[in-house]
Amino acid sequence: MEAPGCGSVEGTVSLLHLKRDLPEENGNTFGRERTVGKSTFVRLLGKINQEWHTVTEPLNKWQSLQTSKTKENSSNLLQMIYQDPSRWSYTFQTFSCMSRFKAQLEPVSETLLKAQEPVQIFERSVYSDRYVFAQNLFELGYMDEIEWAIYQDWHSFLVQQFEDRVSLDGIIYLQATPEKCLERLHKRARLEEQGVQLEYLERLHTQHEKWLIEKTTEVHFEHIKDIPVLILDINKDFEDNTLEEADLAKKGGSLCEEPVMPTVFYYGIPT
Ligand SMILES: Nc1ncnc2c1ncn2[C@@H]1O[C@H](COP(=O)(O)OP(=O)(O)O)[C@@H](O)[C@H]1O
Ligand SMILES: Nc1nc2c(ncn2[C@H]2C[C@H](O)[C@@H](COP(=O)(O)O)O2)c(=O)[nH]1
Repeated sequence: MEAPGCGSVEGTVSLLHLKRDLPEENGNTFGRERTVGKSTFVRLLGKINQEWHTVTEPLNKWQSLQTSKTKENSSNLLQMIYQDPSRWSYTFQTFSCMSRFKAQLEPVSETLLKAQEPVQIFERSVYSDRYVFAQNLFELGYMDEIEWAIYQDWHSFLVQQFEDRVSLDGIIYLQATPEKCLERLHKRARLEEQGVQLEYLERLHTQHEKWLIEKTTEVHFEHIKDIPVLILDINKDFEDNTLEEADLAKKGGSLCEEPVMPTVFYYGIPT
């Protein structure tokens, strides 16, 4: 059976990855990234086709990392990286990326395999871990040359080893200005993110643009170099606007259904 796949959405901008033509036993897969409304958007996609399977980011594991068998001994790695990025960036990226590998390598459920159009949507992926977040932390000086070299070494090794299982069919890039992302970040009021500054979101925005639009980021894997990218402008608030909601969901849904995806869809331009 041919299986579809999805991607991820992110902060200043959102991003969805989409994967098709998975091995018969795997189904299709998507992913999504950043703080711009990924969860909200994926909920919309879910309304179009309830069979599509979304894999959310394991945020709770980052917020409550078990350091021993007892619950009292857990650490909030998300808080630690925001409070002391020089100390914790390499550790965080190791843990976040391993959790993304595990999520992308997870066998597809029986229910999804029985679906007429199996689609998996991932919130972010092993690629945005490297080409957006880790790259950014290195450029900010929070990972030194040695840490960055080690991260890239094991990342390339793992992607090459599991290429068929971590490749994606497409990316949905949910684009919003850094200002809009900051506004939504304040709206959701996560304690760990209270100190996040606009400048940090601007940098993440730039990393997305360089990778997905300008294509100036050096990408190390042939299978994602020409991956189709659907760009959706999600600056408009649609929580109280059902027309806008329906339009966005339709555009996102069409990517999951398209038998042969065009190279790039352009629906919105950034800031
Ligand atoms: N298009 C939108 N219009 C209005 N509010 C939105 C929109 N998208 C997200 N939000 C709000 O912004 C906050 C963060 O959205 P969320 O979907 O949780 O982001 P993410 O999953 O990217 O981190 C939530 O309070 C959500 O209700
Ligand atoms: N340093 C990193 N931070 C990351 C990474 N992936 C996600 N995040 C942060 C961003 C948010 O504060 C939080 C959850 O993301 P949302 O999508 O809900 O905004 O985690 C990463 O790889 N590195």
